[in-house]
Amino acid sequence: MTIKTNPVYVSTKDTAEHILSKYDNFLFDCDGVIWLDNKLIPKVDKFLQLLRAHNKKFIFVSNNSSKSRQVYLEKFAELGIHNISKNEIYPTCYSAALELTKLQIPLGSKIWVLGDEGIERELTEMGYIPIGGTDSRLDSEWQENHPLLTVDPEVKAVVVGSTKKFNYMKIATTLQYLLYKNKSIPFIGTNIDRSYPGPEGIILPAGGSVVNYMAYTADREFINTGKPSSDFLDIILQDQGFKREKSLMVGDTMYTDIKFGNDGQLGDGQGSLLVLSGGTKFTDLAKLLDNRSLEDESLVPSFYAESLTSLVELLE
Ligand SMILES: O=C(O)[C@H](O)[C@H](O)COP(=O)(O)O
Ligand SMILES: [Mg+2]
Repeated sequence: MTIKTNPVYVSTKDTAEHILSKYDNFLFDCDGVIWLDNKLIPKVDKFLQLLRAHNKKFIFVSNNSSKSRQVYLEKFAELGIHNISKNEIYPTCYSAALELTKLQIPLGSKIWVLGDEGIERELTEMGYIPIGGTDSRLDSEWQENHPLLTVDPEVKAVVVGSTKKFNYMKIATTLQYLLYKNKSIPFIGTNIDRSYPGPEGIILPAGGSVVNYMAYTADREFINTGKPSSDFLDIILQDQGFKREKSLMVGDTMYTDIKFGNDGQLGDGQGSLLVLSGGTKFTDLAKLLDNRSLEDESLVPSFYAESLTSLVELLE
C-alpha cells in the first residue's frame, strides 16, 4: 500500500483547470454530488455542459439501488439534465443483475428480493424473475402462517438493497432464503453505505444498513456489487472504453467512492476527487488525515473541493 500525499484542495482557477485538462473521463457519484434527494446541486447542469464543451466523457455510478436506469433517466430529465443515455447510468440494482449473470445463475431463474422496484426492474430486464420485493403481501404485520414464509425451492439467489419499507415480515421471509440449503444460495448486497445525505441536511439510513442487518441476522457474508467493488469498476471501464489513467471518480463518500477510484488505480493513482456537498464534511476529512493508519490510505482522496458548484464557478 502506497502512502498518499495529502489531497489538493481545488480552490483556485489553476487547480480546477488542472483537473479539466488531466482527465478525459469523469465518473460521478449521484447522491451528494449531483443532487440531494430531488434537488439538483446548484450549477451541476452547467458543469456537465462545460465537460461536454471540452469533449470530456462522463457517466454516473450510484450505490442507490432503489431506481432502475430508466427511472434515473426520467429523474435526470426532470432536473433539467438532458442528453444522457441509459447506458451511461450505473446504479447498483443494475450491478446486482450483472452479478447474477457472472455467477452463472441461469436466466429465467427466480430471485428473492429485499428491496425496491429498481432491483425488480433491472432483474426482469436481465431475464430473471424477481419475487418478494414490492409484493404488497409483505407490507403486513407479522403473521407466523404468512404464505411467503414458505421457501420457494426454485429461488436461486437473494438480492438485498435499500428500501424505506423495511419491516419484520420482509426480514423474516428473506431470512428463510438466506438460511435455506445450509446457507448455500448466493447472497448479493447492493451496497455498504451506512447513511446518505437527504434533503435539508438530514442524514438518512442507506442500503448498507439493510444489507448488513440481513448479514448479521443470517450470520453470512454477502457479495457487495456497489462501490468500492473492483469488479463493478472493471465492468464500467470496459463497457465505456475508458482508459483507467485518464479517469477520475468524483464522490462524497470516502469508504465507497474514493476507495473505488483509489483501489481501481484511476488517474495513475491520482484519480479521486472528494466533494463536500454530501455526507462528508471537512472535519471528517481532517480527522482521517490526522489519524490515518496504513489501511486508511485507500480512503484518502487525491483532490477535494466544496462541490461541483464551486468547480464550475472557478472555471467560468
Ligand atoms: O443506499 C442508498 O440509498 C445509497 O447508499 C445512497 O443513496 C448512496 O448513493 P450514491 O451516493 O452512491 O449515489
Ligand atoms: Mg454519494
